Amino acid sequence: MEHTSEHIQWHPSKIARQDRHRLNAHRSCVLWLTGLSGSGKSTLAYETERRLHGMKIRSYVLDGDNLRHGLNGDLGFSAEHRKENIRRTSEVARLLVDAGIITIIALISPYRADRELARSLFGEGEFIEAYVDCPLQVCEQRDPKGLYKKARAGIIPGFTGISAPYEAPLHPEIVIPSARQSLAESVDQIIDCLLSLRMFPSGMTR
Ligand SMILES: Nc1ncnc2c1ncn2[C@@H]1O[C@H](COP(=O)(O)OS(=O)(=O)O)[C@@H](OP(=O)(O)O)[C@H]1O
Ligand SMILES: Nc1ncnc2c1ncn2[C@@H]1O[C@H](COP(=O)(O)OP(=O)(O)O)[C@@H](O)[C@H]1O
Repeated sequence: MEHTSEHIQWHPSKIARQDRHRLNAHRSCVLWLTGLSGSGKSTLAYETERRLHGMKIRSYVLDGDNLRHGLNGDLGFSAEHRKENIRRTSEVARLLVDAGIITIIALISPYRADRELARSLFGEGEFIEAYVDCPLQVCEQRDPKGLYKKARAGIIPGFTGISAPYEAPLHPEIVIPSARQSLAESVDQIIDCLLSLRMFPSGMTR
């Protein structure tokens, strides 16, 4: 991306990432939930945030729908706008991770290349891609917002899974089969993954 001015400098903080982690008693990372509309990203994101809060772990959800009310309110659903949506969101996530927060993203993020670009902003082990793997048929049956119905009727053009592509991750850190396990099981799976990556000590109770 072009800078608007060449005359800008980076001001380093006097607080190191490790100092923030020590204060929090846990590390920070991005948990990137990708999947079809209705696969369960938002439901999982907010339940994981609730569970982590109960464990005294600082986390925050960046949800696609919510961000599109403000920061990304000027964007639509063309491939270019989705790319920009993901770019902005991953830059915000970078700030939150730097602040020491476990940042949970819930975005369809249908293109592999866009997710890889997001990953490239983070250090080794800091970007956890979680594929919320739910068959289109189940998403369509759930249709929590009635959008599939509208997409099938041609009222919403370029709808992911119907008239726009979804590229499933090839090597995600976690696959969450949300049609085959309960919400609680999925959250356990995420917390086990964060534990295995030593994001927080195993002594922190659930
Ligand atoms: N054309 C089209 N395709 C897909 N989704 C659509 C579309 N139009 C509106 N919506 C609603 O917008 C939500 C997806 O926003 P995201 O920011 O997650 O999308 S993306 O990552 O930029 O692809 C998505 O929310 P979720 O159902 O929570 O995924 C829909 O509610
Ligand atoms: N095991 C499950 N995990 C997550 N969501 C589930 C599950 N079973 C049923 N659901 C339902 O599926 C819907 C998923 O919607 P939502 O979380 O908005 O998905 P997305 O954010 O991916 O569009 C919700 O109505 C939720 O209650």
